[in-house]
Amino acid sequence: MECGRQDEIEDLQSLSPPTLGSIRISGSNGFGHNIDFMSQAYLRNRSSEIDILQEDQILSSTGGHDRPLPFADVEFKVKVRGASSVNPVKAVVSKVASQLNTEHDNYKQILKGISGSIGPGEILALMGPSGSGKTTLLKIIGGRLRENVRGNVTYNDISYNPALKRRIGFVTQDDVLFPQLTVEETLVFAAFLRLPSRMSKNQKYDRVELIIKELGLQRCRHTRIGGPFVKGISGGERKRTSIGHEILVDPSLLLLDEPTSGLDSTSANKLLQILQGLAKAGRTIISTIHQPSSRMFYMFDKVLLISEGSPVYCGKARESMDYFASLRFIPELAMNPAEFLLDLATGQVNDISVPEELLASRGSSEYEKVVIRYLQNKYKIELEPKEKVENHQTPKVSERLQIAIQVKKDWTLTWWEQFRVLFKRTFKERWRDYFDHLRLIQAFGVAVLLGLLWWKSNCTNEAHLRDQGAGELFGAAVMSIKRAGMIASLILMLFLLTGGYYVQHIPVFMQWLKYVSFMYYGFRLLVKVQYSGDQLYECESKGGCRRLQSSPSFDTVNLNGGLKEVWVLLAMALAYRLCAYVCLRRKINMYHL
Ligand SMILES: Nc1ncnc2c1ncn2[C@@H]1O[C@H](COP(=O)(O)OP(=O)(O)OP(=O)(O)O)[C@@H](O)[C@H]1O
Repeated sequence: MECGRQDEIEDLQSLSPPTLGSIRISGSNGFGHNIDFMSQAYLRNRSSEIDILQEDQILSSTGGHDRPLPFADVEFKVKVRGASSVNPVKAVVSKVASQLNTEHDNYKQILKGISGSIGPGEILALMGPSGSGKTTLLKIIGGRLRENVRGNVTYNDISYNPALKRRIGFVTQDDVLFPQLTVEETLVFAAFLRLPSRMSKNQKYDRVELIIKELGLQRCRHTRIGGPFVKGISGGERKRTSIGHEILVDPSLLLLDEPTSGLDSTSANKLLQILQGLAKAGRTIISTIHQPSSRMFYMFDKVLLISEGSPVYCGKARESMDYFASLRFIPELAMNPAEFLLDLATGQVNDISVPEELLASRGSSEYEKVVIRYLQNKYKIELEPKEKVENHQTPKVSERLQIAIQVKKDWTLTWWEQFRVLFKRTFKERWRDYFDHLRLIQAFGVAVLLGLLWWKSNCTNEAHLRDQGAGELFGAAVMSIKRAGMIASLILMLFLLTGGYYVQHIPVFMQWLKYVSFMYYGFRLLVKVQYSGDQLYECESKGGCRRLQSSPSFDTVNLNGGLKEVWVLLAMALAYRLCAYVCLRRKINMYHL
């Protein structure tokens, strides 16, 4: 793939002339977003955009307009292990009870009935203190969390199903990008993987170009993403690249988990402006956010404030202060509205005047809890009924549109095409990683060390022969570092023990292990490379020289040949990767990813 070639990308731009006044935006969304409400300026901005999926035509013919995305009474609980009792008898009883799956099972309620809605073209901010359940709600809305979830989330009157997956973009808190690829390469590879095969190569490059411009990534397009050990783009640019990765396929619903965390206020502000632009194109955007500045706070259309898993406010951001003022919660100092809302959600109302009903419990240890309960109850009385009525009043979506949205599209690329793109991407990434100068120095160091261990290896007597395995052992130890983790280290230990160095005569019931152990074959190959069966040793002894093959050290290894081991190791490299692939596929099917 010719990624990273700026000149080619720029040339390609001229191939798709702007279509001023185009009505639909790249229309891949299944929520059928229209752009009637888009400003002419924005239209001009996106004039070179390409229609991604023909399904839009079906959607437009149904007169499909986007509907608000309502979620009602969302609850989520997780099973928790009961606190271990000091009384051992009680502990055993509770353990047995939980194993029998009786009502003794403990559940922790994370979300306790959250309702709300968000319309196309709007940005909803999920706010609340740490641990209040923002990310959990975001995952539920994005269909990423479905077990132990109650309540309804509907997308154009349809519950979540895997067909909707491609219409939802999810930008996670920790960006999942390849450190060795540049910004442009990241987007180009994503475009080639995720955009439909009927789009030409040029159109895909064109789309990447558009995203780069839209997200202001021109300056860093040729810079590597970077990571802990690789210098790369800034935090804001990284976030924008992640967003670009998601909006390549033009999802109607874009979910972001803490997109501004770790950014300075200017970068955070810029990011929000970009999100506003994306929303104006008809997308629905939901984002969790910790503590936005006042300016950023008012850039959100709606706010859902969560405290201990329950909502305390849901409505327009601009009306939030008035709502709390109507409850007689008024800041005594000039305060950032976001800070004010977070203080309320944590029950810390030191600089806030409170309603008279709460004055009596002021100073008590339970005061914060009392404030939170009060706000939660007020929400139930004042806001929840209105929210539910609004949700019910949303006009129903036509049946044709519902069917069009639910049609599960096949993968846009064939298996082979996907393999080719992934292979190129991995090759590029690995190549740069392995040829990084630090890596080269490390590999050179290890090679020298191993070489020294085996250098001028002496095989004049039996005792010397036993020592030669140290080099192999060292290599094995280095290999296992990356494969850290409990199961991995257990398996490696078994492979090491059955590999032939420590134990030559393995018990019969464990003997099969050596046939799946790459260490077993690796060790044999190294021994064969180092020694020859016809080599002589102990020539000074009474009986005269003996062939190395006759040594008890090599009674389980035939020192001649070695091709078999090479083939087996190659087959293993392939088979283990194949197994990993099968496992991943099973996981994807299991979790309907
Ligand atoms: N699978 C789980 N098992 C146990 N507890 C969980 C699980 N998922 C979430 N929680 C708990 O639910 C609560 C809410 O978590 P969540 O990540 O949604 O919070 P948050 O509001 O996004 O926090 P932050 O702002 O710190 O990211 C936390 O107390 C968390 O420990």
